[in-house]
Amino acid sequence: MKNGRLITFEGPEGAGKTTILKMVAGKLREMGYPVVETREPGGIPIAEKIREIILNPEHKEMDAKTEALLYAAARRQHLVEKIMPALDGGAVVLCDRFIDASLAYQGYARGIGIEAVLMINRFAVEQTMPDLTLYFDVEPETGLERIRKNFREEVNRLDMENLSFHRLVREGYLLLADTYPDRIRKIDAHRTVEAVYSDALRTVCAYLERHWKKTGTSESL
Ligand SMILES: Nc1ncnc2c1ncn2[C@@H]1O[C@H](COP(=O)(O)OP(=O)(O)OP(=O)(O)O)[C@@H](O)[C@H]1O
Ligand SMILES: Cc1cn([C@H]2C[C@H](O)[C@@H](COP(=O)(O)O)O2)c(=O)[nH]c1=O
Repeated sequence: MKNGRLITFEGPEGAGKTTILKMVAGKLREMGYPVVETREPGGIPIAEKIREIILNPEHKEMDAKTEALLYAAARRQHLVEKIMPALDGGAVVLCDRFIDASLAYQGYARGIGIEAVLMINRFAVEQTMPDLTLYFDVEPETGLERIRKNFREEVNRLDMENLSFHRLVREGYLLLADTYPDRIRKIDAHRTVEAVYSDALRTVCAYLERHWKKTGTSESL
């Protein structure tokens, strides 16, 4: 029986998800919430290995459906090994990307179809959907420029896609935000880190005040 809450951070490349997730995690811990931080693809050894395969820039020949299935496989293992136990223990799980990334990138931008990608992901996650999703909206030009300027170590196979692919990713996310307005909250990520963080924290805190019951402890996680 799930006691915790799954909060996902989504957006195009360089939107600032990872930066803001870490800041929100730190603040929630200060406030006494038991927080688990994780990411996709990855979060546990098997999924990190799948990540290396998917994102390797040399794997140019990877088929779009293979890509979608690998993301779903990594997600399944991550869910069973890390997310579900943390939720059962009462944690607030903050996950850097989850199912909506597959719907936006593989379903919409790659053109497999959101419904088809949703179907394979339903098999992977069963009933576990995010309780709340923060969508950090940024124009791809701005996001990609941030990554370029800050010399990020990993430049992965998807970062290297052309601008029209990244425009489609954003379009896909915006479509999802319109389709699931109760779950997905859109945050304007063109602004300063401080302004984006303030909106994100307010949204998460308002949600937890209404939907989180203190049943777990950090020690039990
Ligand atoms: N609001 C912001 N304004 C300017 N720079 C930012 C902002 N937010 C993050 N950055 C910087 O942009 C870069 C990308 O940020 P971050 O890694 O948090 O984004 P991300 O959404 O997780 O990217 P990706 O998913 O592509 O890895 C970092 O160098 C970060 O310091
Ligand atoms: C979970 C997930 C991710 N992606 C893409 C999005 C990014 O290009 C990479 C992940 O790396 P980052 O460090 O978060 O930038 O993978 C995807 O296409 N589909 C997914 O389900």
